Amino acid sequence: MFEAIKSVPAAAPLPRRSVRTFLIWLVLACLLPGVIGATVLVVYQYQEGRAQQEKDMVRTLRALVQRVDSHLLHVQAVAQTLSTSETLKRNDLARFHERAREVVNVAGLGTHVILRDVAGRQLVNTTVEFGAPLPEGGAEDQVRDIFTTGKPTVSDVYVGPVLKRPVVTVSVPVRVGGEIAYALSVGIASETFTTILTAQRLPEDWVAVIFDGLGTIVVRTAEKERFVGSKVVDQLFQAMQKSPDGAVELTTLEGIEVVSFYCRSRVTNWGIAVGIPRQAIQRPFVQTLALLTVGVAALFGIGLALARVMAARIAHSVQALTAPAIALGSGAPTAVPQVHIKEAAEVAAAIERAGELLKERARTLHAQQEELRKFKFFSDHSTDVHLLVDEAGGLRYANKRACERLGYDEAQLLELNIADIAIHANAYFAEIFARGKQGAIAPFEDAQRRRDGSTFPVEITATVLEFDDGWLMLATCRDITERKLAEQRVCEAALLDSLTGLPNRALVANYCAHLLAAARRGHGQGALLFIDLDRFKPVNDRYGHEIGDRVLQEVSKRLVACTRQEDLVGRLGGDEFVIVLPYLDADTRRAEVVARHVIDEITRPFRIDALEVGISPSIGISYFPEHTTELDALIHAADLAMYQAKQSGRANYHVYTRELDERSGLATGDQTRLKRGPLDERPVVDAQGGKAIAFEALARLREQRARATRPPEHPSGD
Ligand SMILES: Nc1nc2c(ncn2[C@@H]2O[C@H](COP(=O)(O)OP(=O)(O)OP(=O)(O)O)[C@@H](O)[C@H]2O)c(=O)[nH]1
Repeated sequence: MFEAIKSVPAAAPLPRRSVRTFLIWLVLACLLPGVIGATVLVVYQYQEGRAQQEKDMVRTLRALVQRVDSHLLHVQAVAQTLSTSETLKRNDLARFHERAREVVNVAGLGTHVILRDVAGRQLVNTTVEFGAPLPEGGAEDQVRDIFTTGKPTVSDVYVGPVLKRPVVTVSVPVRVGGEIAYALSVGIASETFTTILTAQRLPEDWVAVIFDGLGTIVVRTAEKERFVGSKVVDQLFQAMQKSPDGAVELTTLEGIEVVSFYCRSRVTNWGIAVGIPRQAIQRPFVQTLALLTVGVAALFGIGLALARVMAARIAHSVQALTAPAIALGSGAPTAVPQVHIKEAAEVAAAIERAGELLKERARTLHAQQEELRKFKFFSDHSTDVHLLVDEAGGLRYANKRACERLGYDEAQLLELNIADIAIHANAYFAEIFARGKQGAIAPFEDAQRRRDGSTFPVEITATVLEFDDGWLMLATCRDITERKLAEQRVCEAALLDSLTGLPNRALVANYCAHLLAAARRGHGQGALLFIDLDRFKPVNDRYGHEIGDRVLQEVSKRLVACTRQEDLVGRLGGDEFVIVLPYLDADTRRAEVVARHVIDEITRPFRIDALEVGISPSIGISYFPEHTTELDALIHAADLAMYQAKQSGRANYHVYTRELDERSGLATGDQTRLKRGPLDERPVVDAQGGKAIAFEALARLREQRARATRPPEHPSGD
């Protein structure tokens, strides 16, 4: 109920997304790994396919190269067979011409046979009739190699002057008598190798080519008329120099971008290459990717549609709780709708429960407010000050009486600390607060300061209680000014004579106790004057008790006038007074001077209204520590001396001597001893009025040479 409402700094708003957005993210999150995985798989398969394709192609090309090699070797074998012909040994060139034609035609391996001498001159050419003029020149290098090395050679492709089409020749030496006599060449039409390629039934858009060791194209599946006899693409030729088989990406002579697989013969150094258009290779990959993309798009579409439907359901379920939640805040009961989502249903149940709790809390709050209202009512109508104080001493509540008593309005009071109003709070508050947490605190007293600076005493009853916002001390402060005054009056009554206002016997005894204690230690000496009025009884009898009282009051004033500041004038009771003179170290005669002065003053007539009353005192003097350092004995001694003064005719003083002890005794009679014996009197004070309404006294018979004894705490005598 005393909570301070603290303002909480607003937190930065969180970025908010709709349920649909979250679900779309979810769909993406689910699809993305699949898409990435599928893409990686497709790429991997593509690369694997490429590698496998390369292997297959190289294997196929090796087989083709072997077939080309075997064809060339077969032609070479035929040429070598012809070279051993008897007709050549006999130099029967006509018969050799005939025989060579038969072999070439029968075997179907070549197109023609040419026989050359060491000068490269053609001696036989089966493409023309024997004896007809023969073409001149050509194949000089080949002939030279034959005659130099004696080894078979394969020529580059060339267009023969007779056949007028691209051919290749396989040449072998012809030995006659151990010497190389001729070079025999068997021509092979390039079409012969075409069948090797076409047998593979390669796709039409592929480009296959067979080329010789110098890179000259022997056969080509596409545009052969245009490119047979030309050099292959440089990239292919260079790749073949590095590796006998493999693949290289290049642009064909007609400008098609292909991946070219190649293989080179280690026997003839011829090569075969098959160029597959890059598009053809990438097509399956692109198709798969396209299929994948379509699939992903379809899945994403389905996912989006599902997300939309689910988001709508969730949003509907959540938004259905908005109105009940707002109603919850306003306190108006609202039915919580049925929802499809389990979690939303739980929130709905929580809202319902919160509603019940709020109702319960409202009831409790109402009850607390009612209690608070009653508390404030009673507190404000209390005669006591009620304060609620926190542990730091801050005032948290003050009732109306507090405002009235302390002179502040409520707002001002609540700005103060307990130390601002409780004078000694700094000394005790923390300790009392801590003690209050452990248990009850006994009522204690302090004084409180008003706004105007004035103070008044209070009795504080405090209880420390634990509230929601910490420990608080409920302090009930009762104004005890009246009680304190009464106590003061009682105290004064106990120490001052009510008629004259002079110190009474108790205060005299208290004062003397200090002086006598100092005297016992050898510090200071003094005197006690015991003053008894002479024949005072007749004054009472003649003028009445009231006049007697006023005479006693006037006597008191004159006694005070006869003394100094440090002297003490007291009334022992009745018409008996004492004057205590301390510090007589340097002037012991002063007691008698004072005694004489007192006699002179008291003897002067007293004017009471129209009356003139004459009276005199008798004074006994005793010295301390000279005579005694015991109070009773000191008074007793002065009393004896005073008695002696009376005996001597009154209006006189007498100093105590030891002989007085011996002269006093029971012989004087009990009546006299009782009369003269010191009375231990105590006033009986009205606690309400603070005035003495009676005296109780202890009377003792004074024994011969005996010391007076102290009265008991509660005398029973009158
Ligand atoms: N007016 C008045 N009289 C008192 C008071 N207390 C005691 N007395 C009276 O004072 C008188 C004291 O008389 P005493 O001392 O016994 O006798 P005295 O008449 O003084 O005679 P001596 O002392 O022998 O000279 C008594 O009559 C008491 O009643 C008092 O407070 N007021």
